[in-house]
Amino acid sequence: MAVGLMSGTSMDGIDAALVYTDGVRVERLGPSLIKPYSNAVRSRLRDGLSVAATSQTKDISAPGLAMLERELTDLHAEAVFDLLSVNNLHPTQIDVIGFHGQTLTHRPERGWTWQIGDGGRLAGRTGIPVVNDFRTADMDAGGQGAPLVPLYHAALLSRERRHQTVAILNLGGVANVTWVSFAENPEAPAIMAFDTGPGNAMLDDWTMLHTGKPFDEDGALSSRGLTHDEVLSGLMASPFFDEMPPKTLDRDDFNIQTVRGLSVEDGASTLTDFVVETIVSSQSHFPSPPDAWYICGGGRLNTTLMRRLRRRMPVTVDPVEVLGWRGGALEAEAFAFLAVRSLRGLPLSLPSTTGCNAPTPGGVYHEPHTIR
Ligand SMILES: Nc1ncnc2c1ncn2[C@@H]1O[C@H](COP(=O)(O)OP(=O)(O)OP(=O)(O)O)[C@@H](O)[C@H]1O
Ligand SMILES: CC(=O)N[C@H]1[C@@H]2OC[C@@H](O2)[C@@H](O)[C@@H]1O[C@H](C)C(=O)O
Repeated sequence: MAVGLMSGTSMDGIDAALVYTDGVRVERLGPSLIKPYSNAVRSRLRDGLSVAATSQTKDISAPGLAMLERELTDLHAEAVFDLLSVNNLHPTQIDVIGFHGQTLTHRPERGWTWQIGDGGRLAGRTGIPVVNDFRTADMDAGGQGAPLVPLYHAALLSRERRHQTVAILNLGGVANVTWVSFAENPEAPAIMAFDTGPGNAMLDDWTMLHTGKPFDEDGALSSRGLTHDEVLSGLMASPFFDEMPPKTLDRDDFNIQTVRGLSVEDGASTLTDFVVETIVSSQSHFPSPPDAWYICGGGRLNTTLMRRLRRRMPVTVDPVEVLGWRGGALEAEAFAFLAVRSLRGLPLSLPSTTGCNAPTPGGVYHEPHTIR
């Protein structure tokens, strides 16, 4: 049994999930929870991103970062304790924790990606072995270091087989898609993946700036606005969208300066349509069109975004819940699965998911140094 812990680019909190898996098949999903960050923690994480943005290397001695990493790690330990105690579980029942940490900055073009989170400290505090630093080995093998959830998506779909070809879209702070096709070989599906563009991050930043709320709840703000087509076209003119995959983004690669001057509602509407159009445009990179789209991540709860996306897509678009999956816990589940794969030396990424030069194992193991 493995626990996965994810602190995503939205910085809304820690997702924790239990998964029964051998790293190949997903036997069963255990309970999950979300431990939301306070506004103060969120703002310290934001500061951490700003400090890291000016850094040339992973320099944990940069102002405030060591303290932030300790605080973040201890909050993750609390999330583990909460998950275990609510479900009457003992740490000795858990084989491993997959600890993603918080991405401070992601610079694939410079060959580095930086997630903070002290694996040794988390292992010590929980008494459970920890795997962290999932992305470095992939980058060392020439990959983008992301996205890493595709092999988990494929494992879940292998239990499902509702369609021959499927697109799973994660609408987080950044959006990423996994295209999986069983058409050629039902036993070994073809997989490709990439970041499609910014997800909710710009809309979150815009909403926070103008309303003080962390996100556009249910897409209410966007639904009242009008989209400015010239601003949208300007945003879509970024060369990122024509680039061939594999390709990934940093949370702050796009920013809200582009919609400055629009009313709050029109800005929100334009940013929502930007997300929609980036997803529409992502289809041109698929080897063949999917039979259906399934959406996970917090953006699936934005009804305006989902409605507009459905209008623009030639096939069905549904939240992953219709498959019986948990759209809010999927990334945490994925890092539980990947931690088990890491223990077994199995690849976490493929040339077609990250651009690595061969299927690449990864992750760094930390012993708890306590008798279990
Ligand atoms: N009820 C809702 N209405 C609209 N948007 C929502 C709602 N609930 C969550 N969201 C959006 O989902 C975001 C959180 O999504 P999620 O937790 O999947 O992102 P993440 O995991 O942090 O990001 P990433 O996948 O990029 O690492 C929020 O910041 C918000 O934009
Ligand atoms: C560097 C980094 O943290 N990337 C995240 C981010 O959030 C979504 C998208 O960009 C994806 O590429 C990745 O996360 C998921 C968990 C992944 O690796 O699959």
